[in-house]
Parts: sequence; structure tokens; C-alpha cells
Amino acid sequence: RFSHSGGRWEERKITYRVLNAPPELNYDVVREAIRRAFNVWQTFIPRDFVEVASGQADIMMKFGEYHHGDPYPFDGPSGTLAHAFGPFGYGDPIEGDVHFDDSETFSVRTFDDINLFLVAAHEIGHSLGLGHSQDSTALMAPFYSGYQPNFELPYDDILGIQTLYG
Ligand SMILES: O=C1CC=C(NS(=O)(=O)c2ccc(-c3ccccc3)cc2)CC1=O
Ligand SMILES: [Ca+2]
Ligand SMILES: [Zn+2]
Ligand SMILES: [Zn+2]
Repeated sequence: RFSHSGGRWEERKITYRVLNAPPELNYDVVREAIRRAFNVWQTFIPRDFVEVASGQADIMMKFGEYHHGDPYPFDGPSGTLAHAFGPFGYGDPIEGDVHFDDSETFSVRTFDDINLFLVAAHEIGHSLGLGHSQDSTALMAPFYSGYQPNFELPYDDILGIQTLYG
């Protein structure tokens, strides 16, 4: 019971760049979690996600708090964890970009903090053009459902991404 927000990436190769890391995580650990989040989607669509270390990428990913350079300031600890911009097609450079709220404590391992991999995978879904799903078990559900080990992309999300890019 997926939804689409409008637009999709037409190019086969989609570049992304991790601009920074939060204080609590090592930059390479962040890159690794984000790489895994892209792989979740890449398995099911004819697109290649390529990381670039400099210059302008299709999907720019950064950590910021409160006002961080767009008209959507973050809200401090809890509340919104992150947001992403869909591929609307206007050619606006912010399309596809993902911002994480630096006021949150992200983790890549423990179960208590916010799992960076899972939030990144959800936001990348938006960057690719998916909206929220009514299926509460879907990755694209509107609410963070906590980390589960050896994550598998739920069926509703596979259907959603394949109807958009299949
Ligand atoms: O569309 C929106 C606008 C509001 C959001 N709220 S959030 O940052 O607290 C958030 C909520 C749920 C998730 C999530 C949902 C399912 C699996 C993993 C993460 C991620 C971020 C995040 C979001 O993606
Ligand atoms: Ca917040
Ligand atoms: Zn932002
Ligand atoms: Zn969302």
C-alpha cells in the first residue's frame, strides 16, 4: 500500500555524497551505514548508486541541526529525525537531498538509539520518489519502528519501488 511522491531518477547512475558525520559517529562508519541503506534499494531496481567524495552529487546527504540551509529547520532532540526531497523534476539541486537532525543520537549498532541505517534507508526511499505507505510494517511507514537485525526490505516497499523504476 505504497505511494509515490511524483518524479523519479531517469539516469542509470545516481551519485550521492556524504558531506559530514555527527559527533557521535566516525565518518567512515556513517558512510558504511549509508552504503548499506542504498544497497537495500539497489537490489530491486535498474539503477547504480555511486558515492562521490567531492563536488555536486545527485543526492547530497548531511547532518545539521535547527536552521541548516533550507526552509525546513529541524526541531532539536526527538520529533523529526531527518527529511528528504523527492526527485520532483524541476532540476532544483535540493532534489533527492537527505538531511539528518544532528540533535539526535544516531547509532549503527545498539537497539536503544536511533538506527542510522534504517532512517537512511527510509529517507532514501523518499529521495527515489516514494511517499509513505499505509502498511505499518513497511520501511516507508510514517513511523520509526525500531531496528531489527538482518533487515530485509518488506514486500510493500519492493512493490512500491519496482512500480516506479521496474
Ligand atoms: O516524511 C518524513 C517527514 C517526517 C519524518 N519524521 S521522522 O524524521 O521522525 C521519521 C519518521 C519515520 C522514519 C522511519 C520510518 C520507518 C522506518 C525507518 C524510519 C524516519 C524518520 C521523516 C520523514 O521521512
Ligand atoms: Ca529532531
Ligand atoms: Zn533540511
Ligand atoms: Zn518519511
